[in-house]
Amino acid sequence: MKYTEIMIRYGELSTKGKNRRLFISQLAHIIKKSLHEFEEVKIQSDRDRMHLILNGTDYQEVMKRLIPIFGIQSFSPVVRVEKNENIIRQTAIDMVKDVWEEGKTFKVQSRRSDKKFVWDSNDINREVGAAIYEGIPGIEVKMIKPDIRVDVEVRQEAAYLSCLTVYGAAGLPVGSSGKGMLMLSGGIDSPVAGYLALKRGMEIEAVHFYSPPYTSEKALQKAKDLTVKLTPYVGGIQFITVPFTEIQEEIKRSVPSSYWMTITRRFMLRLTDLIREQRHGLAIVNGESLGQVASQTMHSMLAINEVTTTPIIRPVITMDKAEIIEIAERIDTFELAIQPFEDCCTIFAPPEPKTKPKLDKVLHYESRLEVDALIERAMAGLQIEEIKSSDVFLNETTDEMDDLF
Ligand SMILES: Nc1ncnc2c1ncn2[C@@H]1O[C@H](COP(=O)(O)OP(=O)(O)OP(=O)(O)O)[C@@H](O)[C@H]1O
Repeated sequence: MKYTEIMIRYGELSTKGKNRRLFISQLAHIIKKSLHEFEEVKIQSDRDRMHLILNGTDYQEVMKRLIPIFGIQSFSPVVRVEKNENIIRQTAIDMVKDVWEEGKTFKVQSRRSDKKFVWDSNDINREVGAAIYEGIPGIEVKMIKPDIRVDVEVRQEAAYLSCLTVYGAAGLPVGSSGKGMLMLSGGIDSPVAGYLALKRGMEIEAVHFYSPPYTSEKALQKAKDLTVKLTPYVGGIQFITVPFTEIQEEIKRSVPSSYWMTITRRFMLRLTDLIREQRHGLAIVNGESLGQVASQTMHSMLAINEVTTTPIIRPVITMDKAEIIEIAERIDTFELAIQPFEDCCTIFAPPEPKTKPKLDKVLHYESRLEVDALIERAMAGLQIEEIKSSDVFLNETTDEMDDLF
């Protein structure tokens, strides 16, 4: 079938009152970015719908790109034809033939905004329905819950027909809720947290703490590959690598092991907050889940959180591990996340971390460290790169290594 456009129905946008125009233009911006190779496709948006005029581009390729985009409730490939009864009839038959299989039922549902058109909406239903019934032997009509619903809309400029509706990713367009810094480890939880933040319209930048030579290049590549998995929702993501070796060594040297974890996390949070400030973010996102490990008890969170008043968004805080894994599998980050490359926290994990750290002790131990100087040096070593959907990190090096041997 030669579809001429794709019609997009907005998700929650419809209820957002005066922000609506902003949300629609953000959605158009994201769609444009994600379709950048399809130069012929033109975007037209109005209050209720968005139209992607295909100008000959393959509709299936375009539809694949729309599936992960947040802010879309559903979309349909549509054919625009002249307002001629025979052309409308024939187009409807061809379109249904394309998707019909033995046993599938149909119904026609129409709207007519051009009141001068020869058929009113009842006529359209009857005439087009009869044409399909006669044109496709064996097809049955079903008024309630048909398998195929043929939508016919007759407007001033043309008639539009469609018979396929694909559900979109829902949520809000990325960027419409501002920007947050995602603390991204190489684990299961933080990529899921990032995905959920994106779903509610937050643009994210990934911040990763890295402690060479204790953590390998592969741990860093794994974090970057996890970031690649989040790009279909947004396009490119800025990935910020923070050198963390000196801070971890200093903590290990000067602080009793039961407080390593709390103080390490406080440094991570301070640094992420400074990066956020520099890069005009509004919040921090992490993958903490209540009670999962020592750093994720309420007592620990209180002691760690004390370094900032910036909102910390914890999208998976109340989820069980199985629930987080279910999302990780759906967004295809799980297999990668369970690859066994050591993270900086695993390497410096104390034998018995405090689950109820005391703030006065934390402050006392921290006073043994040159906090400001350590932070300043880490900030001076930040590396920032854009991660794109076509990037591959782990496999690429593995292949290069294979070539060497
Ligand atoms: N190396 C790191 N770089 C950036 N953020 C980190 C790093 N390590 C931990 N974090 C942040 O702290 C959160 C808690 O980390 P922790 O390792 O305690 O728990 P986790 O539940 O295993 O998380 P994850 O599965 O995301 O690694 C992570 O979800 C992440 O947001």
